[in-house]
Amino acid sequence: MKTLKIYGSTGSIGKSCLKLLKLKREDFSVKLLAAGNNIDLLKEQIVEFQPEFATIFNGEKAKELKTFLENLSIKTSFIPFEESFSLESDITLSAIVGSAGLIPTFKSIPYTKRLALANKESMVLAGEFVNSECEKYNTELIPVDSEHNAIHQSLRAGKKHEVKSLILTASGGPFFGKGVEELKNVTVAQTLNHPTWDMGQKITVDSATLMNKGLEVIEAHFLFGIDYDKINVRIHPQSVVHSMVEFIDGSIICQMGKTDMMLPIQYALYFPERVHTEDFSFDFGKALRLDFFEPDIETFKSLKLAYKCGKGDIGDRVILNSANEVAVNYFLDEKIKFLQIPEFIERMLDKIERPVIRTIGDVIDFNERVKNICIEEVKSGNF
Ligand SMILES: NC(=O)C1=CN([C@@H]2O[C@H](COP(=O)(O)OP(=O)(O)OC[C@H]3O[C@@H](n4cnc5c(N)ncnc54)[C@H](OP(=O)(O)O)[C@@H]3O)[C@@H](O)[C@H]2O)C=CC1
Ligand SMILES: CC(=O)[C@@H](O)[C@H](O)COP(=O)(O)O
Ligand SMILES: [Mn+2]
Repeated sequence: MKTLKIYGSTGSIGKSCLKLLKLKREDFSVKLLAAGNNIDLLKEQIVEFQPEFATIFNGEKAKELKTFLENLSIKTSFIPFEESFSLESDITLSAIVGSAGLIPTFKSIPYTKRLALANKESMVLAGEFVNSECEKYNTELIPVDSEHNAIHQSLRAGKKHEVKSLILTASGGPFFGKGVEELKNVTVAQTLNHPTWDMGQKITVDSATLMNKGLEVIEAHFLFGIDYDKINVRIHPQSVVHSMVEFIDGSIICQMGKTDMMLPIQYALYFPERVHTEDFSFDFGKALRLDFFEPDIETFKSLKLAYKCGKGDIGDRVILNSANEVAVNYFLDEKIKFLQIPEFIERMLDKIERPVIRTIGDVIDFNERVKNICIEEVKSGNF
């Protein structure tokens, strides 16, 4: 039985992971459940999964959780959020959304044998530091993000020096094929209507702007050590092929399957074994088309910006990621429009000076500063 810590247990990925654990209860013992704000759901999860420890980021709710656990006749103990990083485990699932995931991800690395990584923003902000920390502590990094998980699986068919390119597939989101005029007044509800995946709000907006694919290009660069010029994106509206590896002999190996995140989570938890937990068979009964198109990076500028920042310095990546995070929140609050998201990121990339970044602490400090500058920019009415 392996021990598992879950950061972001109350989110879309966290819930899929817990659903998976229920299928084979004997395989994992839950060491930690960690949430952000949703204490009601966390309490339900605690009662059902009886983890050794539980925590919540929100300070007020942490007090409530502590009292709740003291009065509960199960073994779960409260642990302050920051102290939970040094709890030892076989596997840590990093599934907090956004840059808030960086500290728990990074600080858990010395204490876990495997990092199952869904929080792509950690790699965008600090891929080089996450990699060197994993190397230092001999921690295995297995991607959960479906494209990177597909590439991890496909790479088992060859060696790194035999790779010609990586092909990341993108659904295209709800606005695939639309032009600037049609995008000007799209609503939040239309943007959250993802055609193929059911996910949290932030990543769903990122899918619609193609920033999700931009963040994934950077994530792929750091996870697999492949140059940006060899990482391509193809719009694949069916979301059946989850990504591909092109080898130097001309062969292309891909991974296909249902659009259900339980599958890549299962792979990341059980690797290198493959197990049967429930019937995830793909339905070949229906007619199957597989289309692949070039992305329109002039209309969906975020993808173009991400390649540029990926090829730039770490400071560029921090601004890209955090300006996007702030802009997405303002879009969800209907304070800015859809097309203003990439405009805002571009403006912040022009405006904010990059400091010298040498340590993970420098990344964390700069990230906080960028967020504050971005929030001020919107509040000041300049945008
Ligand atoms: N959803 C998906 O299918 C996929 C997601 N990913 C990546 O996985 C990550 C999670 O995405 P998703 O599950 O969709 O996101 P959700 O919005 O559904 O869930 C986010 C989780 O993060 C927690 N959280 C938010 N802020 C904080 C904070 N400051 N401190 C601690 N916890 C916090 C939330 O807690 P609470 O709800 O309690 O406030 C929640 O548990 C993202 O990086 C995303 O890009 C990658 C591939 C697919
Ligand atoms: C499931 C997953 O990994 C998401 O990142 C998904 O790929 C998002 O869909 P898009 O392909 O539309 O960005
Ligand atoms: Mn993905």
